[in-house]
Amino acid sequence: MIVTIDGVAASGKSSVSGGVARALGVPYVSSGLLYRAATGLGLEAAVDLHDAPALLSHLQSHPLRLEPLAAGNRVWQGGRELTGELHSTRVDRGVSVVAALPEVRAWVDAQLRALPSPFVAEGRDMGTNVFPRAGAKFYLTASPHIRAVRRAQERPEDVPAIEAALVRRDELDRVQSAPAPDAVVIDTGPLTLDGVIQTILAQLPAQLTSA
Ligand SMILES: Nc1ncnc2c1ncn2[C@@H]1O[C@H](COP(=O)(O)OP(=O)(O)OP(=O)(O)O)[C@@H](O)[C@H]1O
Ligand SMILES: Nc1ccn([C@H]2C[C@H](O)[C@@H](COP(=O)(O)O)O2)c(=O)n1
Repeated sequence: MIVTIDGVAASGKSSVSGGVARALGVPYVSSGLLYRAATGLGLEAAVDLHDAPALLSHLQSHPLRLEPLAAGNRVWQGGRELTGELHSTRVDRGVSVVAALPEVRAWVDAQLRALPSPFVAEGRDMGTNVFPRAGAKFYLTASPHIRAVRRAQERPEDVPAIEAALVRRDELDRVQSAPAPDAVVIDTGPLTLDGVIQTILAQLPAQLTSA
């Protein structure tokens, strides 16, 4: 069984997915981490991020491995862990360019669909494109200001700069970020992290929570 949790940037997808996955005793899968890792590798090798054939060829010669754990996803290139480098402002700036390339999207989708279920999958198009037959689908939102205030706890930048970057990334990612028609949309603004997790757990089909 697959549960999808999509949403806009910094809406809480990873934190919420981790909490839901731990409660269910399954891993969660961060699709955004694969897009971030592709971007990080491309930047490191000075590949033009708009050049899909060059980027794909680099990814094929430097294969990435996503390790989907409930405690937090990790991504590896051979024996080197890339995870810690991927939530930087530099990667944030490039990742929407990479995520807009259909060839890279197909590459990510194939890796995700090859993973053994059950799991919680988070991203932008988990419920629409990658796992349209998922057992339960959720979509997280919150105002740009609230998301920026939350993110400012993790990064040295100030709230207005973070908010402007989030709004820009929302716009760049808009095409693949529409909620699935059958997703439950949750405004996380008024809720605590645990409140969001409990809201989702309460709406899961009984066969998922009793497994
Ligand atoms: N409901 C909430 N209440 C308070 N803080 C929250 C809530 N949800 C998430 N957060 C905090 O907001 C920040 C962003 O959350 P998280 O990284 O999980 O979002 P994300 O959607 O996965 O981000 P990104 O799109 O950049 O990968 C984290 O610091 C997280 O702890
Ligand atoms: N399924 C997905 C997951 C992610 N992306 C893009 C959009 C984001 O800007 C970027 C990083 O994701 P995040 O860490 O913010 O979840 O990757 C996408 O297009 N589709």
